[in-house]
Amino acid sequence: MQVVVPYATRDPKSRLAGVLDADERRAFARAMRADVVDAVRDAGGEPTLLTTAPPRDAGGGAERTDGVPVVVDDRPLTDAVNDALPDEPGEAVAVVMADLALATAAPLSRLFETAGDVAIAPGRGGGTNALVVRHPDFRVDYHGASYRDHRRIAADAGLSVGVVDSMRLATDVDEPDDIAEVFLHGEGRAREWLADAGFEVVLREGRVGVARSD
Ligand SMILES: Nc1nc2c(ncn2[C@@H]2O[C@H](COP(=O)(O)OP(=O)(O)OP(=O)(O)O)[C@@H](O)[C@H]2O)c(=O)[nH]1
Ligand SMILES: C[C@H](OP(=O)(O)O)C(=O)O
Repeated sequence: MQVVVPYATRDPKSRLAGVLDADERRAFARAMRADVVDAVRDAGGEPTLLTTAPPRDAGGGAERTDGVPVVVDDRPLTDAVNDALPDEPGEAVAVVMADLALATAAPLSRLFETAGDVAIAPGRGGGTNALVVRHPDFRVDYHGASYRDHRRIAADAGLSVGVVDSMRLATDVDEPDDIAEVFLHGEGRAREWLADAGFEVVLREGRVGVARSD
C-alpha cells in the first residue's frame, strides 16, 4: 500500500504554542512523524512524506528522513493530497496524518484492509485522520468537519465507504490536552520526547492533563 504522510514544515502544531515554543513544536512534530512512519512500515505500507518544503534539521541542514521519499508540494493540504490520489481504477493510496502519535501497526493494518471505495479513520472533533482511496472519482476536502464532507463527497459520487473505529487513529495531537493521551498510550519517540522535555501527567478535576517541570 502506498501511504502519503502529509507534513507541514512551517510553524507546525501552532495550537500547541501555549505549552511548547516554536523549536520544541518542530522537534515534537518530527518525533510524531517518525512514529507514524514506523507504524506505517510495520503495517506493511510504503510511506512517502508530502511536505510543504524540504525538511531541515535544527542547524538548517537537510534533515534525515530515514529513507522515506519526500515529495515537496507547497500548495494547500487539500490540493497537494488530491494530486497524490489514484488516477486509475484499481489503484489504492492511503493518507495518514503525521500527527497521529498513537498510531501503531494493528489499527493501520485494519484500515488498509477495510473494504470500500474509500475507507476512513475519523478523528475526534470531526476530522479525517487517515483514509484509503481506491477510486479515481474521490477527492479530499480537508479542514472543518472533513469526515462529514468526505462521506458526502463519496455519496455524491456513488462510492462505498468503510469506517474504522480506532482510538489510536482517532487521536490527532492538536491541543495541549491531547498531549496527555500521548503520555498515557504512546509507545514511541513522541512520548519519549515529552518525558525528556519534563512533561508529566496530572489529574485535574478527575481528568488527565499534563504539567511541565522546570
Ligand atoms: N503537505 C502538507 N501537510 C500539511 C499541511 N497542513 C497541515 N499538514 C499536515 O497535516 C496534518 C494535520 O494538520 P493539522 O492538524 O490540520 O495542522 P498542523 O499544521 O499540524 O497544526 P496547527 O498549526 O495546530 O493547525 C499534520 O500532519 C500536518 O503536518 C499542508 O498545507 N501541506
Ligand atoms: C487535516 C484536518 O485536520 P484538523 O484540522 O481537523 O486537525 C482534517 O482532518 O480535516
